[in-house]
Amino acid sequence: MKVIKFGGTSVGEVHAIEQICYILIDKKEQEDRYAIIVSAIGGITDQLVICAQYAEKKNIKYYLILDEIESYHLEIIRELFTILHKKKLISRIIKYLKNLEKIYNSICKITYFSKVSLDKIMNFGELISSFIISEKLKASGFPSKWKDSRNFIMKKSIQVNLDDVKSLFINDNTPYIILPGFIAAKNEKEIATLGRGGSDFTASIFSASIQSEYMEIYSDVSGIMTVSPKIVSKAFPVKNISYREAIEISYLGAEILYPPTLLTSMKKNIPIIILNTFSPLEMGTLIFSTFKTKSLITVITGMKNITFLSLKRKLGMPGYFNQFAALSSNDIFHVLINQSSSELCIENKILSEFTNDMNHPFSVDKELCIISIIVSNIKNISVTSGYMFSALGKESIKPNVIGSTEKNIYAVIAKKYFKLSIKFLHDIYFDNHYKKVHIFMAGLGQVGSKLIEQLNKQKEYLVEELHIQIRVIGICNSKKMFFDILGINLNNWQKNLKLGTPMIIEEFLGNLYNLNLRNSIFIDNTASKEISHLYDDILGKGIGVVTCNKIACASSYHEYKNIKNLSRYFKAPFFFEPNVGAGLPVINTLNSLIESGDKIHLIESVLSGSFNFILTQFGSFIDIVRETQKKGLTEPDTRIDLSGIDVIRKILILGRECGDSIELEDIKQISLLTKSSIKAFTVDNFYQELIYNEEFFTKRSLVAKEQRKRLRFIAKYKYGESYVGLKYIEFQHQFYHLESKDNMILYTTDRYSDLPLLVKGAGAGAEVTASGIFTDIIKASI
Ligand SMILES: Nc1ncnc2c1ncn2[C@@H]1O[C@H](COP(=O)(O)OP(=O)(O)O)[C@@H](O)[C@H]1O
Ligand SMILES: N[C@@H](CC(=O)OP(=O)(O)O)C(=O)O
Repeated sequence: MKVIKFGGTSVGEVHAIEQICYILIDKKEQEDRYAIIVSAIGGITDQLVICAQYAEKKNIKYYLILDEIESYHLEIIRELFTILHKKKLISRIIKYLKNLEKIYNSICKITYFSKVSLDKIMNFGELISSFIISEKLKASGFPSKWKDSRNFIMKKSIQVNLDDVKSLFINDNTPYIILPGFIAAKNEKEIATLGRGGSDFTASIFSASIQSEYMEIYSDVSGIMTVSPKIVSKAFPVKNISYREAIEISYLGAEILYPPTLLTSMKKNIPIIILNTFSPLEMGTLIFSTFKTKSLITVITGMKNITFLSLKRKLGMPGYFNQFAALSSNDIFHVLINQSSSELCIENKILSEFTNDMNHPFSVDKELCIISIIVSNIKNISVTSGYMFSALGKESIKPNVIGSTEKNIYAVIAKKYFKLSIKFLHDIYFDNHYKKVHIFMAGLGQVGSKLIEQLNKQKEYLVEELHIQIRVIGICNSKKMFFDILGINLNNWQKNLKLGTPMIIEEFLGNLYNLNLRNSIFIDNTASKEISHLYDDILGKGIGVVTCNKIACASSYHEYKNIKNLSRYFKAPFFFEPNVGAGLPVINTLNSLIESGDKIHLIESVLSGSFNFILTQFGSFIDIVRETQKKGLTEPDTRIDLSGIDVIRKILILGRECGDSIELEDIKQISLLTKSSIKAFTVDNFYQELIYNEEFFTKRSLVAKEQRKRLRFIAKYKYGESYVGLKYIEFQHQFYHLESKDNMILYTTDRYSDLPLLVKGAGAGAEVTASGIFTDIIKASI
């Protein structure tokens, strides 16, 4: 036995009713029994209420509305049925409408309508529509029968006796039973309704009492959407959600489901499927117990037509919370109670019913609305609320009340911002038109600053041409760190960094992990050993790493391999192009050669831009070194360049990229400096020690000049024969002509055997190093 509900949006037009038949024909083959719950034609219940309000005021408009209601239904009947069927049906509908008219006339006479007469009036919508559908099914050959829900659903307070419902299915085995939703009986004489939108509740009562396999709810949307499609046309259906999330969604404004429906189905563990009458083959949304989801949030929702009541304390009166009893006695669901300031949000539709029963003074604000975000996992609450409130802040929207439960985060804001804030939040969380890449950057020295400058300059191009939106979420240097979950303003990041908190790398990474933003990349612009040791942890969390820091790739082969494996295993990009040749495509070229099946025999290179700069200058050695550092061409610690270790690391990395499990010790080195200068404790000491190297350089420069050669610091990789060191280069060699801070790399391979493949260009400097990182960021983002 299955329960299917068709909402008001599915019964409003001839085409929609034909669509219902089409959906049910498809189920005919399944030889099952169906309870089909039908709502009133969309908008009719509202019309019936408005009509009563006019009648109460003796406004004859009620006649006009009644006329409209009548002609709307009759028109549908005329179009749907043959003459034979029409007669019987029209006389039944006219009978209903005559009774309805009588009630309105008496309201008009006594200028008052009670809740009891309102319930009576509202009953007509579902009575008429369900009867029309039932007759249409019969006429289309379905073995169907109309039954009156009021005989089965006894509404004593809000509780419903499920045994009454069971009796229907025990005593009748017609395959298709059509029932009006929303309506019920209080007792043998009095009728009732189940609350606005209550047809869903009818369906869940039926499915719970017979423990149906599942319940299908048909509406005019293809499931529960990420946001109301009336507000954001780009909304899309959520595949599955838990009952708990659906409860929050329905309480907080998405009219797609009536809240008590979900509680009833949840208690009996009955799956609910939300489907589209007009596109029934779409998957829709499955609501069930729990689902594992990766997304941070499920749905964004909001309520515009709410009233914000502030209850004032009255001395000598018991607490104001007992006033809320007036809510339950009126079947009213409050949306939000803010305990500290005794504020309460309820829907406008039900305001008068509630306030009539209040004996506490209160003030009313109708210029507010609620927006909320439904969160799939309680762990995401703090992250998402930070996100949401800074998003509102960015649009200068100040919430009056903010809060969260274990499943949602809400804000009460000025009504005029309703659509804007919902659209804005949806854009942030769900708009995947372009890929959002989230950057967490360590190191804001010369390279870091240049990188930010480049990212800022290129951001529009990236969005327009590559559909990538890069947001820098976190930045840090050795002293401070700063985060902006919506993206740091790259025009004044320095100011923001000053306002940041003291840098603690664990906290920096903690934020990176907890924010759990899709496509996060950690950028290391430092030369820090400590930070390079964190890559395995970061990659192990599936987060990409882009780095110009050579330490990780140049430490033990085991560490290098481990990082590479983690990157592959967790599908987290790990790129380090600037490790060799700054912005030059050195590693990229090498990788492309290998990937395309070429075999590398020899790499000859000049890999130190700083060294090359030093060797191409004239004058005092120390002065040249100082100038080179000032120009930003050396590592922050000059010893690393001049000891040769920087070049050794680079050629080591190239060797490893060739697939060789090479270690630092395997590379022969011809040391340049005296041991004491290499061992100098501080950079200042190092400069003092350099005085003893002055002679070493002058001598070699003179020899080179005499022999018409040039001094170059060479790095060579050949399996088993790798070295770095100073060499005298002849005029014929390409290295001879290398100027200033340029690098040159020659690849001799199977394919490039006579003439090596050459990569040449500026291999040092903040600008080009930053551009190398930039290229890697793009590579990691695509
Ligand atoms: N998050 C949401 N997902 C789906 N529909 C939503 C959402 N928020 C609002 N809606 C609106 O709910 C409407 C369906 O609810 P309702 O009008 O009560 O349907 P029915 O009359 O079929 O019961 C849809 O037309 C849609 O515009
Ligand atoms: N017709 C009722 C009950 C209902 O559930 O309607 P719908 O299924 O169209 O939300 C109402 O408008 O409140």
